[in-house]
Amino acid sequence: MAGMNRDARIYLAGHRGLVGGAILRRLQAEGYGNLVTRTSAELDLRDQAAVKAFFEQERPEYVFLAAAKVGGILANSTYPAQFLYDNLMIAANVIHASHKTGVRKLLNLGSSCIYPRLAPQPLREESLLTGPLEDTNRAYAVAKIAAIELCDHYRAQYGDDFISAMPTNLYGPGDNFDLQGSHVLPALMRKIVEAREANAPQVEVWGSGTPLREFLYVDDLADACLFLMQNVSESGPINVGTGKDLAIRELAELIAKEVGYTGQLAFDASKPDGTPRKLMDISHLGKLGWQAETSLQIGIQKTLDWYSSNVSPRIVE
Ligand SMILES: NC(=O)C1=CN([C@@H]2O[C@H](COP(=O)(O)OP(=O)(O)OC[C@H]3O[C@@H](n4cnc5c(N)ncnc54)[C@H](OP(=O)(O)O)[C@@H]3O)[C@@H](O)[C@H]2O)C=CC1
Ligand SMILES: C[C@H]1O[C@H](OP(=O)(O)OP(=O)(O)OC[C@H]2O[C@@H](n3cnc4c(=O)[nH]c(N)nc43)[C@H](O)[C@@H]2O)[C@@H](O)[C@@H](O)C1=O
Repeated sequence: MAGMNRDARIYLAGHRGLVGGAILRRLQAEGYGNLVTRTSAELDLRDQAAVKAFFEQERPEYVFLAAAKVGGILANSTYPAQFLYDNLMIAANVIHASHKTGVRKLLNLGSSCIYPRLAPQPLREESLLTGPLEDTNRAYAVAKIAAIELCDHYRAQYGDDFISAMPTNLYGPGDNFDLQGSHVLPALMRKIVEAREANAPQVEVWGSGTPLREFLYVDDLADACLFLMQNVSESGPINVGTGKDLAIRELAELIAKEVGYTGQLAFDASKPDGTPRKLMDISHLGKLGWQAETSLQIGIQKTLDWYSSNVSPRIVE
């Protein structure tokens, strides 16, 4: 693994999040014992001086950048200034401090929303910066594009081995189940479980139900992150997904089936649909040698098991 042996000093930023939690489980399971973590209360990554001091003191050799201001369509469109500022600052501070302290390799996490709203489907890496972005998450996407550019220019100018993975929509154990702030899959899972328990006749689904989305189980993403850290050194975004998508209505029906809920779906047209489709072209990562393993049905079952047995799942507004 490009030098990342079991003793390597690894900083995992965002270890309490959906993605960071999955990477942490995986690193621990594989015997990586020299891990550095901080909560946002211990180290606010928007604070340049604090980030500089942390890197100078801890001297990580490898960095997984999974800390970010993250949310679903409503949070993104309600708090665009925070999504832009926080994510610009986090990325600039962590990437620059990594450069200054000689980090050997950094993996930056972006998102499929970086691609133009009307780019050809499936979305190829080459479509970056070829057209206007989707309005509901433009601020977040601009910050994520800036982070890719930082990695690429630090590679070009300084020779830093900084790479960028672009996952599709994620879900799994450790997700945020807040009904306003979360993404669609955890939100629908919680609403449908609660509707079954209350014998409610219907469940509210935002928008028209027609937008298409692709979902990757977060443990598969963690596997991809380790694969990329171990095997890949190149500039530009690297798509990570399953290559399959489905309509939001179909997703709601699938969750209802797994939950055992037989009520109606009520579509709320006052809520935004967002981008009509964002299916990833995953051929580049496939050629490099990685593919996802967990089907959506199995992933939903695992997430449902976790959610049902977790007394207080994470709720972040
Ligand atoms: N969820 C998804 O569907 C997708 C996520 N991604 C990307 O994956 C990455 C991780 O996302 P995800 O795990 O879902 O997000 P989460 O919201 O689950 O976790 C993000 C983590 O970032 C940390 N964090 C946030 N702000 C700060 C800050 N100012 N200083 C330090 N730490 C901070 C939080 O730490 P703490 O808990 O200590 O407050 C939190 O645990 C992001 O870059 C995101 O763009 C990409 C595609 C889809
Ligand atoms: C990962 C990705 O995630 C976001 O983009 P998004 O895919 O549009 O986000 P979403 O998961 O919130 O919604 C997907 C679809 O689902 C519909 N929908 C139905 N019912 C609920 C519902 O109850 N909650 C939510 N959140 N959505 C619902 C909703 O109306 C939309 O049509 C950005 O943060 C973006 O920046 C980003 O990176």
